[in-house]
Amino acid sequence: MPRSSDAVLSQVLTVAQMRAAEEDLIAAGTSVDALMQAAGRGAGEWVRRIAGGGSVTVLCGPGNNGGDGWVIAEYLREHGNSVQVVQAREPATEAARNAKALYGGAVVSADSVTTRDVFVDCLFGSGLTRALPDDLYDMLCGLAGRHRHRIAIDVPSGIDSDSGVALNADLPHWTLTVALGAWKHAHFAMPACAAMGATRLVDIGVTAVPGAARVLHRPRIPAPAADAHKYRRGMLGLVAGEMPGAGLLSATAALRAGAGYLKMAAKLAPAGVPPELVVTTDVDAMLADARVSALLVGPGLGRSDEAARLLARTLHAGRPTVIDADALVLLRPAMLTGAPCVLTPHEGETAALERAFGLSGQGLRRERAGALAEATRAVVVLKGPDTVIAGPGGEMVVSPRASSWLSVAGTGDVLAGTIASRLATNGQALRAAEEGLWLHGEAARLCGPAFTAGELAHAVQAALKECLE
Ligand SMILES: NC(=O)C1=CN([C@@H]2O[C@H](COP(=O)(O)OP(=O)(O)OC[C@H]3O[C@@H](n4cnc5c(N)ncnc54)[C@H](O)[C@@H]3O)[C@@H](O)[C@H]2O)[C@@H](O)CC1
Ligand SMILES: [K+]
Repeated sequence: MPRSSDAVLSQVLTVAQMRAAEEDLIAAGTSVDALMQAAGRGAGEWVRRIAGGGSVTVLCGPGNNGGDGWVIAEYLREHGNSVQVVQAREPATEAARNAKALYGGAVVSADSVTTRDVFVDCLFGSGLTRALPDDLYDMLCGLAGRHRHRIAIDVPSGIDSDSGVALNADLPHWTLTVALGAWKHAHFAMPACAAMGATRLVDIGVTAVPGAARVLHRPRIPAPAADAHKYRRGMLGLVAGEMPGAGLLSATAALRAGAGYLKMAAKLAPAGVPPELVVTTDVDAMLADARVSALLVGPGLGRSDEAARLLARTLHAGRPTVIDADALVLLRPAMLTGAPCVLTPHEGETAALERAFGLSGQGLRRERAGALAEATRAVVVLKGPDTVIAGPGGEMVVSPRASSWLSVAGTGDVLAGTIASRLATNGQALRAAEEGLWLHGEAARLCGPAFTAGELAHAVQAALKECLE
């Protein structure tokens, strides 16, 4: 893989993977000191952009994160900023000691620091394994509170890098978090990601790590071919249940996410069906229609025995299918045929699926999504403020934080419709899940505050426009 490709810079690493990647670079001839210089100077440039000509305080801890801090401080000093270092602990690594020796500026006590412009947290990074002791916690929070802007280097102190769990209560909120070398899971996991402010990545030459997770990015979606035909563009069949109105939101989004033809099978046609949506009462005919390239089942399905039978019939058709909402609660292992499927559970539906598929439900969200994907052989989109996508082959995609205004009724129906539309178009479950999730997040961003699910569904079209090749 070419080193500079987007794929390398979008990988998300565990602490163990990051250490292995650094060891590869060192084995290839780079020194730890050179990596620290590259990381610290790259981060220093971000600090300079925030600080302008302003004053900066850098808090340095004992490990290599502290070492980065000494490099950042020297970089700022060289560039004319008023900079001072608070040394929380003596450097305990050789690289950190070397970085400190190269710093020619002021070192002050935490108590002496008055209000300044920018605080830089280099107390601990990815090496933190336990809660901050009281003296360091007080120092971190006290200093953070006395600065106008707060920048965390690599991982904010007090955060577990692999999980995003806060090891101390009431940690500071950051203006900016600068990841070094590669993204870490904490940058995308709650609660840590909510307090990180903007996030930026400094490239230090890390290469591709096999099996690494990656960040969801804007997909490239082709416009229909010159000779496109409505069926070949993707025909989506929506299986409506006891409350067919819920499926209308999915349909509204699906009509704007690229599929060429939408048909809804419902016992009773709901009110307010847009003229573009074809409604049939003959679900078996729709399921047997060879032109249907994907199905969506779940929104408004209900949880009755009849709904369970309808779900089983739908899955028996063996088409690529998005399974959402009530269908996730009714799903049983015997219903799956091996056709490409996308499951879109939130937390409660995930717990129901774990029970149905004999899983423990233990572990981090991404681990639970991975276990569910393996057990179902489906792509799992585990929804929440930190949505993750897991594929049956061990693929893992984490999503940057989306608008918190998405926490409104009906947005799940919109997501399912968007993914289903992409599945009808490209037939690939993982790709459809990624494209649909990105379009959904971008549609929310475009809507701004306090939108309705219907407005979100309409905005999917504007999001799609940004993806066209
Ligand atoms: N290794 C490398 O090649 C590079 C490392 N980099 C930096 O190095 C960081 C990781 O360095 P380290 O592994 O030294 O980790 P940290 O700098 O996070 O510090 C870990 C050290 O603190 C101790 N420690 C952990 N939790 C503690 C606690 N609660 N109270 C007191 N002491 C505690 C550990 O025993 C360890 O000695 C990254 O976050 C990044 O900032 C970058 O400079 C890029 C290059
Ligand atoms: K830090």
